[in-house]
Amino acid sequence: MRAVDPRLLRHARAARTCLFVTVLLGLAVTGLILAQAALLARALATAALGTGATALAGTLLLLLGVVLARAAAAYGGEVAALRAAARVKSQLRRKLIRHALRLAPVSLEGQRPGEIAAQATKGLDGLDPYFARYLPQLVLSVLVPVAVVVTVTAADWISGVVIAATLPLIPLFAALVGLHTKAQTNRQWRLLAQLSGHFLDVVQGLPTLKAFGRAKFQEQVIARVTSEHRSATMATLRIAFLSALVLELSAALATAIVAVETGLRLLSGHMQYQTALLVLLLTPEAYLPLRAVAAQYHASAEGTAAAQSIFAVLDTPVPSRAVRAPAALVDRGARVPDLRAATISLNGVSVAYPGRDCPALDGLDLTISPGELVMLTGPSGAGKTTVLRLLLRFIEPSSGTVQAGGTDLDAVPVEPWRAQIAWVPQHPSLFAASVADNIALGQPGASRAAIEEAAGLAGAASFIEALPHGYDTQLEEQAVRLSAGERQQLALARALLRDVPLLLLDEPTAHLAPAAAAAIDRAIRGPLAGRTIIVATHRDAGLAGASQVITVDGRRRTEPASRQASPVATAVIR
Ligand SMILES: Nc1ncnc2c1ncn2[C@@H]1O[C@H](COP(=O)(O)OP(=O)(O)OP(=O)(O)O)[C@@H](O)[C@H]1O
Repeated sequence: MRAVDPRLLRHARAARTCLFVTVLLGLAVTGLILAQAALLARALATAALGTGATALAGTLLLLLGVVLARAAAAYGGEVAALRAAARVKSQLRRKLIRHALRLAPVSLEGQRPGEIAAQATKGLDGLDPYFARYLPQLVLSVLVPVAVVVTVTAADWISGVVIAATLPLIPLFAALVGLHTKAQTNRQWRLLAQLSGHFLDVVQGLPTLKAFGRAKFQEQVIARVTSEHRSATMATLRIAFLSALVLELSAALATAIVAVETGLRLLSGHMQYQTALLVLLLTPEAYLPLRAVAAQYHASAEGTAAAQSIFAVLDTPVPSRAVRAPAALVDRGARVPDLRAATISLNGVSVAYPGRDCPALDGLDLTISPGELVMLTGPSGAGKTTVLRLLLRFIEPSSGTVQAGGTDLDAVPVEPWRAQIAWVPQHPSLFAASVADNIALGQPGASRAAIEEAAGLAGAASFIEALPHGYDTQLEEQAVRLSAGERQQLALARALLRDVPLLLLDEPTAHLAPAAAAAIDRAIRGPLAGRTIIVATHRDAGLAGASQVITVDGRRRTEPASRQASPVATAVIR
């Protein structure tokens, strides 16, 4: 990463303010350093001439003021930088989530959730030292040496030349060490991210690993990655210590040269005492920020490496051809078709997922009138979920069109379209919140009575009431302690509560006992009748009351679909 990655300024506006404040403070601190040295030199030189304390009082008071101002600038600068860092981290996290949402669910499938979580949390926290220490030092390392060289040259050109000639050695050595550090820190960060991913996998898959007797093997994998991470960290630390040593030595040597030549000229009477003092006080200040910036570079390298991985996600383009996430489309201001009255039609729709030779859907034609109950059946991988994803507008057709009320969905804004849909996915997500809040996810502010009614319809009421705090029971992440069927019933209740015209149910009864599944079927035909419902299911037996049973098989070309109004229409969709 460059000293200030332009992507940081582009992705996090707070970083610009921080940079501006840092430069301002840098200028102030540079001025104070020069003033402090000048006042100290004057005070010492005056005192050496035997001047009384009262005559020195003014200079000493000024000096005290400068020292206090320097301390205040350092304190204020760090506080402001830490605040800015917190804002930058929050902006980057929000941007990461927003972008991940735009990429999801298709383009993010290659990313490991553990790695993204590590980047967005611990990784970004590494930006604190970057903003609070590295950036201010970087600014000082440009301003102070220049100011010192100019001031010293004005006072004594020989010392000015010595400092100007030796100063470049520090950044030169730092750059040489830095070249090596960069690769090392990137490796260290990559290993840490890998480690987080492995941990997440292992923790999530513990029962499976135990059942298949692979827990020990995973322990070994984690031990190996941990050990690689340890040696990468040690290698980075070794470089950090080595670089500190090299820089300290060069700075000490350069200061010693100035001290010797100044001392000799002072002894031979070719230099004034006050000038010599000024030169001697200012010389170390020229090297100090350069040494400090090199040290801070190591401290902040982890944060910048994490930021780079986040930029990699942020710079992943939203897929544009085969599978486009429509949230990225420009809202062209089209009217949003009212799904209570609009007919949905898929006209010759094909979907090809990236990296797949075979299309998931190939020339699908389908018409769904408002209030219909449509059943999509077919073998695993036939493309049933893909049809639902199209309607949810997580993906776009590679060819063909999806329309509602004659309007191409391409031209319809995504959010109001989705506001008319409730969805039960195959693997519903439940969140670490109360049961009631999980059910009310799609209908915020729903009354407790409405929540209980939806739970009753989904067949979830009895198990919820048996929980320790009923509807107020707090679920843990993904509600891991609930059975698969209970999780599914909660997701169903969530969808049923949402008062919308289109319900998309993906294997809604897959984990349910026959009696519970029959209750769902009854709800679909009873209280939900009137809404348009599309159910993707493996079940061969047609859902009683379904107006269309569509057998989807994206991989097989068959005769075009046929559809009858009543009784149940059965079609094989290619
Ligand atoms: N994000 C993706 N990237 C690549 N291929 C995908 C992706 N999602 C689905 N597929 C592929 O598309 C095909 C259709 O998948 P889909 O999930 O729609 O099938 P399905 O009929 O719902 O299957 P099941 O009944 O097992 O849920 C499958 O071959 C699947 O592997």
